[in-house]
Amino acid sequence: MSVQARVVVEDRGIDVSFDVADGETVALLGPNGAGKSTTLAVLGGLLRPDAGQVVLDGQELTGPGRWVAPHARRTALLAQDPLLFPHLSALENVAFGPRSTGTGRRTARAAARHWLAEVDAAELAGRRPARLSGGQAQRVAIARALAAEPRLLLLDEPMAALDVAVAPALRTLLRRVLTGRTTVIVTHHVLDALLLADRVVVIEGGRVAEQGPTAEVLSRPRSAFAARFAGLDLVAGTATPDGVRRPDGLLLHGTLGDPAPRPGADAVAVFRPSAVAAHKEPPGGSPRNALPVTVTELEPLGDLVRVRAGELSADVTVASVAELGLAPGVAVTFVVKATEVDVYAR
Ligand SMILES: Nc1ncnc2c1ncn2[C@@H]1O[C@H](COP(=O)(O)OP(=O)(O)OP(=O)(O)O)[C@@H](O)[C@H]1O
Repeated sequence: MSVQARVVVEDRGIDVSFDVADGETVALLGPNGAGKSTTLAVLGGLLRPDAGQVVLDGQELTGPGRWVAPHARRTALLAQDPLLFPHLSALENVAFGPRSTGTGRRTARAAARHWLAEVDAAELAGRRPARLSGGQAQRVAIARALAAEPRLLLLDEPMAALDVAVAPALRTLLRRVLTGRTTVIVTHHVLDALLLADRVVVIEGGRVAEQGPTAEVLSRPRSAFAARFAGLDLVAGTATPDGVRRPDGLLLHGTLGDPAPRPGADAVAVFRPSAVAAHKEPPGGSPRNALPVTVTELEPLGDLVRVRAGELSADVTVASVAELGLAPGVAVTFVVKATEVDVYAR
C-alpha cells in the first residue's frame, strides 16, 4: 500500500509533502514542534487539515471535499502510551480490532492469539493491563495494531515512554514486524531511524528540510537538524572553488564532493566532532579551518567531553577541557583540518 501525502495545517504553520512506497518504513524526524505528530494525526484521520491530500493505495482519504473517518481508513496508530482498555485482558484487547470490523468472536480470538505470539507475548493473554509492565503493555498494543490488519501503520514515538533497558528488545521486535509493512514512524531516536526506517523525512518549522534514504541522509546530511541527529557538525553557506563561505564571510576549506557544487550555489561543509580540536587562540599559519565560537554546553561522551557551541560540537579529552578552562560562556576556537571536511551541495 503506497501513500502520497500533502498536509497543510495553516494555524500550526505546517505544509509538508512526502510519499511512502508500498512496504516501506518512513521516519519523520525534526525538532520539537516541527509538525511531526500533526502530520501523523492527519494521516490517521484524527485531524482534518486545511488543505492537501492523503492518498492511500490509490484511495483518497482526505482531500478537497473528501473525508474518510478514522475507523474507516484501515490505518492503525500506536502512540507512546499503549492505551489498552483496562477492563479487558490482553487477548480481548487484541481481539477488539478484528471484532470491531465484524469478525466473529472465535475467529477474532484466534487472530489475537496469533498476533500475541508474533510479538512474543503469548503468555500474557489472560492478564489485565494493570498487571503488565510498560514494555509488555507496548507489545500487546503492537499486537492490537497489527491484528486490525491496517493498510498503513502509524507509530508516534512508540519507545519514548519505555525504560531504556526494554527499548532495544522492542526495537528489535518492531524491526521484525515492520518488514514489508507500509509504516510512518515519528521518532527522536537515531537508532529507530537506523534500524527501522528505509527513508527519513526531516521536518523543520513545518516544512520538509530534506528527505532520502536513511543511510544517505544520516551520512551526508543537508539540514542542520539531520546533521545534529547524525552527530555531525554542519556549516551552511555558498560554495567556493575549495570550500564553503558562511553568510558572515567565514571560509571553510574542505574536500569537494563529486559532483562538486557550483561556486556560489548553496552548499554545506560537514565534519565529525571528533575531528575538531579546541584552541584558546586561533592557530597561525596552518592549513586548518578556524571557527571562533562560544561554548554553550558540556556533555559527557564516553571518556571524552562533547563541547557544544551552538550548532557546532567538538569531542575533546577531559584533560583539555580542564587545561582550556572550557565552560558555558567561554570563547574558544574550534579547529578542523580541511581534509576532514566534506563539502557538497545543499
Ligand atoms: N492540539 C493542538 N492545537 C493547536 N496547535 C497545536 C496542537 N498540537 C500541536 N500544535 C502546534 O502545532 C505545531 C506542530 O506541533 P507537533 O506536535 O505536530 O510537532 P512535533 O514535531 O510532533 O513536536 P514534538 O517532537 O515536540 O512532538 C506546534 O507549533 C504546536 O504548538
